Amino acid sequence: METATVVAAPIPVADAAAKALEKKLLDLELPPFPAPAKKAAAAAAKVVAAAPKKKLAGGASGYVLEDVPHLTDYLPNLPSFPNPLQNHPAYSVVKQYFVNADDTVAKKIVVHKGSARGTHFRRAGPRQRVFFQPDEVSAAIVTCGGLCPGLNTVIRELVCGLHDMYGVTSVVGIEGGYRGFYARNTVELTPRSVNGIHKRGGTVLGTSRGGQDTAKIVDSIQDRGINQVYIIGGDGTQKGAATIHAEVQRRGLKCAVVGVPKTIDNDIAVIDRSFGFDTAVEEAQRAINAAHVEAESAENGVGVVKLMGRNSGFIAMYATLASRDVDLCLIPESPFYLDGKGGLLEFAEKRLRENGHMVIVVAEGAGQDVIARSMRLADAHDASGNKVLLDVGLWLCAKIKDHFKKKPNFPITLKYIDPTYMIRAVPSNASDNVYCSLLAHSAIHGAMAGYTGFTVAPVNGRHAYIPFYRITEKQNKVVITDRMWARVLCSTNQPCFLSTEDVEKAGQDDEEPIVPLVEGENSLVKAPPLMANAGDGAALCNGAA
Ligand SMILES: Nc1ncnc2c1ncn2[C@@H]1O[C@H](COP(=O)(O)OP(=O)(O)O)[C@@H](O)[C@H]1O
Ligand SMILES: O=P(O)(O)OC[C@H]1O[C@](O)(COP(=O)(O)O)[C@@H](O)[C@@H]1O
Ligand SMILES: [Mg+2]
Repeated sequence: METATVVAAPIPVADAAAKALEKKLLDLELPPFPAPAKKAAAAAAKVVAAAPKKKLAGGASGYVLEDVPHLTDYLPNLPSFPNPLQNHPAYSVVKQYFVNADDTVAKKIVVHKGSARGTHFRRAGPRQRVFFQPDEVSAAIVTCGGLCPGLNTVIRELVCGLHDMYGVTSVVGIEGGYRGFYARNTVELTPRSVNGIHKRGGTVLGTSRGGQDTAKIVDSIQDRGINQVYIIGGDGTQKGAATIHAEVQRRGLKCAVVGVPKTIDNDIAVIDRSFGFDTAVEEAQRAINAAHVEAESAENGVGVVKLMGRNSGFIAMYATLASRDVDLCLIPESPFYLDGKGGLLEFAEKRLRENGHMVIVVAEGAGQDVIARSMRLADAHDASGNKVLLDVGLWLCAKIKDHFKKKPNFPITLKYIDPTYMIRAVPSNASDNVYCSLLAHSAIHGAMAGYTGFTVAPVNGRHAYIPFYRITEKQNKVVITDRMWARVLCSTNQPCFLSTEDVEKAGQDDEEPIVPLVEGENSLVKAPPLMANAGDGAALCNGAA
């Protein structure tokens, strides 16, 4: 197995942050870096029955590798073989096709002269030695959770990549999500059977929520002799994959468990963006365009578009920025209110008086607290445990109509467009297709090289193997105290609705330390308020790009 090593940085870093990190590593009693083989083997012998531990290794200048498990962690005597890719005519001409054993990818790309080198992940890609022979591999693919453009492209490329790059011919599909492992027969997948599926939306394997029974799933994996499992799904799915991996390891099975992150909401932490997101934003433009045309053509026309985004408003945010026709963008991360000074209804009236029309984009998870309060409804949950959302689109339309009904001299025409399922049921666009294909290849290389218990994804533009716990510990959300949200507020010129307390609360989740800016030079605090009516938090919303 590869041992990660650190190339010592030529930076004489000894600042507080680096020291703190180094102390943290010492406190954790990590193995020296690189870990000596005999210590690793001894540790591996013990791990068989235990739950997988975090694999952290430290290096110079505050460097930390958050490594992923490897089959040899608990099966130390596994044989390895030369990677068959070295004889592949397509790849043999590439100068350095195999990734360097020591390559890692930095989690944080913006650094300062004295900052610690920080967290790194193992770089994805083909290794010189593999731990599976082609005719030994029995792979399974499953898709779980909601639909997302690109699912079929990933399935296709997993099948074709295994076949074309490594000569693997035994690949099955698990139908209908996690429960398909124990409730359904498998379906054989061949390059011929998956040919052309990338041009279709949805997933040819079917998907579901709920039904994650780890013991039954691993029984099925064991009974069927599956030794590579590719699990495509969102945050819930990756949590399920982590428990499957833990059980596989506990039973000492030679089976690589690989997560491929799927989320139309882009709510998976650490990774750059998820596949299908680009397609969804593009598709959302069509709905926003329609809303704009309708609104512009009527007297005091209001177009309301509801977009997906359960807890994270990325689709709404990017669709708004891309469109430039949007007057108001509402996302789950940013609370809003309807009535009174600085409220949504006052803003709508003002915008209609100025422009004669307006477009509102609302993410489905926005304003859930306000709606629940006004309707006094109890929480409901779906089969996976996700909160069932109240329909913010219909609610908002009703509130706007009610408000203007009370103003007989101010008639409005409101059109509501709900393209939620349309934006996720379409096939992936060209850029997502390329993304999905490369992602599938990285997943295959990792499994063939014996890595397991990881999610594969781009981090700062490079594919990396990320341990499950990193992906599942928190959701990716729009940081409303960050520049990107400020850009939206600046482009729509909408009120930010936030009180000082809201901003402080939002800032608590920030990963980046706030560096005070020089007042008078680049300070934004002194800038004039963005909106005359923006209430309490107005001055805090001036962080334009
Ligand atoms: N905390 C969890 N632990 C184990 N399995 C989970 C967990 N949360 C969700 N799952 C399972 O993962 C699958 C998909 O989850 P879901 O939340 O519906 O979609 P997504 O993975 O896209 O977020 C379901 O089968 C669900 O039972
Ligand atoms: O109707 P369904 O299938 O529950 O899907 C709705 C949900 O699916 C999503 O697209 C995201 O689902 P996932 O977590 O499965 O990726 C949300 O935006 C939305 O709330
Ligand atoms: Mg989810």
